[in-house]
Amino acid sequence: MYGCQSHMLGHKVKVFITGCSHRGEGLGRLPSGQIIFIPYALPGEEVECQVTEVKRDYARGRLEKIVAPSPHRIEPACPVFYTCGGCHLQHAAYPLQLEIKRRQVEEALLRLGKLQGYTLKPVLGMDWPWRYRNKVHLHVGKINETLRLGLYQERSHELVDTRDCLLLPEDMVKIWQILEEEGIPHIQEKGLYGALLRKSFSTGEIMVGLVGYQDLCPEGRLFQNLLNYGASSIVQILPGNGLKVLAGQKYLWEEIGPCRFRLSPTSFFQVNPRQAAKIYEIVLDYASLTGKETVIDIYSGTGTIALFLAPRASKVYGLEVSEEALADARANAQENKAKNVSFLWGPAERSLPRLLEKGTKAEVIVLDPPRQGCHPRVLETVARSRPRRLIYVSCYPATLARDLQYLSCQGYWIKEVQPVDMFPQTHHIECVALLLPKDNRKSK
Ligand SMILES: C[S@@+](CC[C@H](N)C(=O)[O-])C[C@H]1O[C@@H](n2cnc3c(N)ncnc32)[C@H](O)[C@@H]1O
Repeated sequence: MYGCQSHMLGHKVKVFITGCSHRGEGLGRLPSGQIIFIPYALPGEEVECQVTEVKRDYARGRLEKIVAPSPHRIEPACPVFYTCGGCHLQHAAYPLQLEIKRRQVEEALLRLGKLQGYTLKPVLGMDWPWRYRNKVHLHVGKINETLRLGLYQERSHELVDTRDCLLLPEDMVKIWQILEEEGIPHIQEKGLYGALLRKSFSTGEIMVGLVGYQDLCPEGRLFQNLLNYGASSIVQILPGNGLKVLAGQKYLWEEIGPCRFRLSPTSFFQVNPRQAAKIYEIVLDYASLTGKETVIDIYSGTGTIALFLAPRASKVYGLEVSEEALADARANAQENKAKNVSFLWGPAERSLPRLLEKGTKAEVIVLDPPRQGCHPRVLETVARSRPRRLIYVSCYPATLARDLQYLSCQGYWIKEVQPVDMFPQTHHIECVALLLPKDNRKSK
C-alpha cells in the first residue's frame, strides 16, 4: 500500500506520535503514511528518530531527539530503565500510563475482536506503583568478566548492571545483594546457576530458592546472612522441579482478603498481591452470588478465585492442569475450611466436558487462562452450557479480544470490562470482563 520503504532505512525523520503500540512504544507515521514504532516516544510528542528497520507493513525507529515533549513525560526513576527493558513506561507519568493501557484494551477489543458497545471502566491503578512484585528470578552471568547474580535484560541472556529493581520490595533487594556478595563461591564450586525469591506481603516472609544440581549444605556465612537479613526459608530447587528444604518451611502463606493461600516455590501466584485482591473483589462482585449457585473456576491455579467465591456459593469446582498448583489449591481449601470446593486435575479442555457430562450445571463460570487464552474446546463447552454469568480474567488483551469475539458470536454480550494495573511501569495490563446471555439483555 505504501510501496517499498526500504530506502528510508538509516534516515532521520520527524514523526508526530499519535498513540502507543501494545508494547508501550510510541506509534506514528512516516511521510509515506507507513506506521512506525519508536520506543520511549509518548503520545502527543513530536520526535526525531532514525529508521532502524523497515518491513512491508511497518517500520521501527530509534528515538534521537524529542522536538516537542509531552507534558506527561517524566525522568525515569530507575537509572537502568533504558538498558534493562523490564519496565517500558517509567518515562510516562502514572496517570498517562493508565490511559495508555486503557486505550490498549479498547484498541485490542475493537481491532482484533470487532467489539463495541460495552462499558470500559477506567484502569484501576495503585496508590504507590512501585516495589509491588512478590517474586523474582535471578540469573548467573558475567558483566565485564565479573561473575554476577542479577536480572536478564528483556529478551536476552545478558545481565543488567544493577543491584536494585524498583519493582521489588527493599527487603527482597537486600537478600539479592547478600546472595550476590556471598553466593559467588557457591556458584563457582557448587554449580549454582540461579535463584528464585518469593515474598508473602501479609507475613513479610521471604523464601530463597537456590537453583542448582549439586548438594548445597546449609552452613557457612551465606546461609547465616540470608537468615539474619530476613530470609524465612531456604530451599534448593533441583532442575526438573525437585525440591529440598535447607532451612525453614517449604511454603509461604499469603493472605488476600479473608483467605489464606499457600505458596510453593514454583507454582503460579499473582505477582502483585495488592492488585490481585482488587481483581478477586471484582470477580466476586460480577459473580453476584446468592449462596445457591454452582460455580466453575477454569484455570484455577492455587485456588484463589474458587476460594474467594466459595463462602457465597453452594458448590465450587476448580479445574487445573499443574499438579503442584492443584496440591496447593487442595491445601488452601483445607486451610480456609472450604468444604464446598473440589479441585479437579487435568487439561480443562478435557476435564470441563467430563464434569458437565456428569450432569453438573454451573450458573457462574470464571475463566482465568494463561496468556495464550482459552482452548477452543473450553470456549465451545462453556458457551453450550449457557451459564447465567461468565467472568473472564485475562492478562493479555489480544487473546481476550479473540475469545470474547467467539463468545459474543455464541450468544453472550459483554456488559463491562474492568482493566486493573497489575504491572505498573510495564506495558502489561490485566482485565476482568463480565459477559451475560444476550437473551437476558433487556432485563439487566
Ligand atoms: C493465569 S493463571 C490463573 C491462576 C489463578 N486463577 C490465580 O488467579 O492465581 C492460569 C492457570 O492455568 C493453568 N493452566 C494452563 N493450561 C491449562 C489447561 N489446559 N487446563 C487447565 N489449567 C491450565 C496454569 O497452570 C495456571 O495455574
